[in-house]
Amino acid sequence: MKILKFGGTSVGSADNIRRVKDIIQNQNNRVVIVVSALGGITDRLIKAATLAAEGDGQYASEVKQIVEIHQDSIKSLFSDEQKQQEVFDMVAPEFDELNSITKGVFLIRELSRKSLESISGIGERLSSKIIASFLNAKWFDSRKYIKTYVEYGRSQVDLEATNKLLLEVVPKLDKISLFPGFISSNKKGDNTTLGRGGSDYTASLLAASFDADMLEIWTDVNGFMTADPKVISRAYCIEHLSYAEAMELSHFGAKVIYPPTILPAYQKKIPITIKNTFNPETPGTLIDGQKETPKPRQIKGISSIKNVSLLTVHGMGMVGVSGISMRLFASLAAEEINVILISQASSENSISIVIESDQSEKARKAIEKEFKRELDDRHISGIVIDDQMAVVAIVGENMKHTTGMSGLLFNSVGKNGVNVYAIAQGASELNISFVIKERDIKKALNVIHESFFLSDYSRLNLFLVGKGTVGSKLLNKIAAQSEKLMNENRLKIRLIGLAGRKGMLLNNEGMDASTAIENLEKESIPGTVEDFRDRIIDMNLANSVFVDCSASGEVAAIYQSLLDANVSVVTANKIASSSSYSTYKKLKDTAREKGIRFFFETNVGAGLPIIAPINDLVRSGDKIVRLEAVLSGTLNYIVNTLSEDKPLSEVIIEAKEKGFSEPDPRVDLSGTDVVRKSLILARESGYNLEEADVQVEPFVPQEYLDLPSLEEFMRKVKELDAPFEERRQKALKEGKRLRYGARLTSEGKAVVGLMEVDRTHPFYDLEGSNNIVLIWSEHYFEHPMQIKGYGAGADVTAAGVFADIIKVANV
Ligand SMILES: NC(=O)C1=CN([C@@H]2O[C@H](COP(=O)(O)OP(=O)(O)OC[C@H]3O[C@@H](n4cnc5c(N)ncnc54)[C@H](O)[C@@H]3O)[C@@H](O)[C@H]2O)C=CC1
Ligand SMILES: N[C@@H](CC=O)C(=O)O
Repeated sequence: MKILKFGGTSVGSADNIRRVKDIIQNQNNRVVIVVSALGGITDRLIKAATLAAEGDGQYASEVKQIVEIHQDSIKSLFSDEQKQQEVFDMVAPEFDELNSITKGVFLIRELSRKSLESISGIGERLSSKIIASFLNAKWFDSRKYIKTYVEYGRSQVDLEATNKLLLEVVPKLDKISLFPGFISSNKKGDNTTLGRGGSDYTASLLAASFDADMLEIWTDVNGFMTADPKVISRAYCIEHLSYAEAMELSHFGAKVIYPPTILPAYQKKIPITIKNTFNPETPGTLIDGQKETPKPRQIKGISSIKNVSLLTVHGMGMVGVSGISMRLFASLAAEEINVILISQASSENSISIVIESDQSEKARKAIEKEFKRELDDRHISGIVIDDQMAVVAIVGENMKHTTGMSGLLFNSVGKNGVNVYAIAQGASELNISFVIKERDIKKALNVIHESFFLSDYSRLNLFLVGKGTVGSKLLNKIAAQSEKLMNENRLKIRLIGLAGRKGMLLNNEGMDASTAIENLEKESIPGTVEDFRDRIIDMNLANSVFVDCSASGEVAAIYQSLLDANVSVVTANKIASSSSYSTYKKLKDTAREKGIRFFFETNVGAGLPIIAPINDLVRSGDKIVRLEAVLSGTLNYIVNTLSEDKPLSEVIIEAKEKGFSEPDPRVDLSGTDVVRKSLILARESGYNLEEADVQVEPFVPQEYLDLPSLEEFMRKVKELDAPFEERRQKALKEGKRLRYGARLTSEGKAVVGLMEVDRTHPFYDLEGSNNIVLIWSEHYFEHPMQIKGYGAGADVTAAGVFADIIKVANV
């Protein structure tokens, strides 16, 4: 025999009830059906009762609508008029009772527990009669068999009496029998109910007493999901759970099954299957006591509860005093306050509990009353309530004796800046629960889900500033490479935000990188770069990466607050890392302490790997003693391209057009760009260098750089065409070439300027816009390590930025 329970949505309309009929007709064995009220009816009944008690005449129209909903269902399900009338007559007593009790409540303006239980159970009485007629099932009144008593203000099932009465029903069961869920009665025969969701419990009680082979809970989801699918779009259905796992998951917010349902089925070893009425072919979730082969994942699901408060009682006077916990929990129980989680440090200095938020003030008062003396004597120093909190729990029987579970859990949430306020883990190791701020719930669920279930791919959420030469190329690369990265590296890169000077575009679900610039121009939200930062922090997405492809100091100024908020930073912009040493150090330290990334490989040599090898040398214990380099793609291009026919003023424009120079080429021509790069190289090599430690000779004389505008500079710079050609010719005659070089010495000083090198020098053959870096260290002392190649250009730089982004994901 099978017990099938159909919830409110499954019987929410005539069409849905027809689906139920199809499901029943496909059953081979005897079935016992349990139904909830038609979808939404119980809430409406409670609303009608409450309005009546408040003396609001609207209750009558609520009742009228409830009656009409059922009348419409009857009309829609039964085409035969005579049959229709028969069913109307059958439910008439329920309609009469509903009218008379609500009227009584309205007249005396009082809603007793007894009246409320009677009214709220009418929905199941109505639905069960209608559906039993439609299915030609034998109808049983659950109130006769399921008996309750009151304990701690709640109805409890009298299991012994219920089982005895239900056993007497067994011989009377038909091929198809039907019971209303949720309703019961007490010893005196008064109507009672089993609590919201109680229809599942009815079904489980029947399954246990009838010794059913299977209990099927038919609902509107495919089964237990690995996490709330409204939060985690990639959550998937769990095929198998043990009874204990199902109990834990349903307790912690997965509203698939009413938690008390599991116990009767578990005690009789009756398997439970969760099935979807709207997708009956899917296997659903099987809950039973069988061992799984092959060995399942350690974690089966993640669940969460919102709208809770964390209440902490603390004080030195609690240490070593017995009976404190007993008094605390007794005072809460007396006020019918349900404690969701308990955490106490072994120092006994504080006890933290989680309760529903709407009970927090009641809890405070109860505790203040119970511990008045201790509070007056300052043995208890305070009761602190943190509102807007959430509890997240990971559940799985195979966590037992598996090391590293909490490590992985707290590492993944911690790296994403989610603060954990309290932790609870039972010795059964079935569940690790922890308390966080409610606003962090989405982020926490995402990172945990990714860490435990979907390690088959990682996800990065990108926020890009700058859509110029480098930024636009980067977007092209993201668009072109996304599919490959997903297939080959299991990395999904989602562009969530793009900002330009005038505004920003944001999309929580990610946007198409190939059309993002176009869309930004069409539909940007106005805002500054600080507004963009605030939106990023507010969105609070896991694995967020801020990418800076601007050349702006304003943008560099927001890195610290982003890193503080656990957002990794990847930047082509050199301003932050070449500003004061303390700024640079703080940014690096923050990233390290928070376990996130601050990458800026393209700051020196564009796409060339220079910073990473230097980091490797330093980390492996080597000491860098000297650096010599050509670090400007623009200036190297200029000195290599200058000729009789190509004067300086023309080549400057060419370098800009080719994407080598800074947005303002004077940053290159002044030597500033090389100074910035030298500072970064020196700092990464272990030297605490400030800008004042760099001696710089600008590429063009200072008086030209001091001109008030770029236009004026470009006009005047023509005056330098002849002197530069002269200098080039002179060097050529001596068998030399011009190079703009940088040198760092072991004394921690740097020199940047124009030099002439002969053919024996490693800089001599440096072509086009190439860069070269020579590194002398304790290990590379005779022959320096040499890194050489394209040192500027949009493509190589965008590729370098992209490589840094991928490195953030650690794939
Ligand atoms: N071109 C190259 O070879 C290399 C460039 N870089 C760096 O890449 C960065 C970008 O260079 P390009 O793409 O050539 O510059 P670009 O001028 O073409 O693009 C910069 C973009 O940033 C935007 N922007 C500037 N200030 C902004 C602000 N406050 N808020 C929002 N957006 C802002 C601009 O509107 C522009 O779209 C620079 O920092 C440069 O030093 C680094 C290595 C090599
Ligand atoms: N303007 C820079 C570009 C890279 O940082 C250069 O010319 O090298």
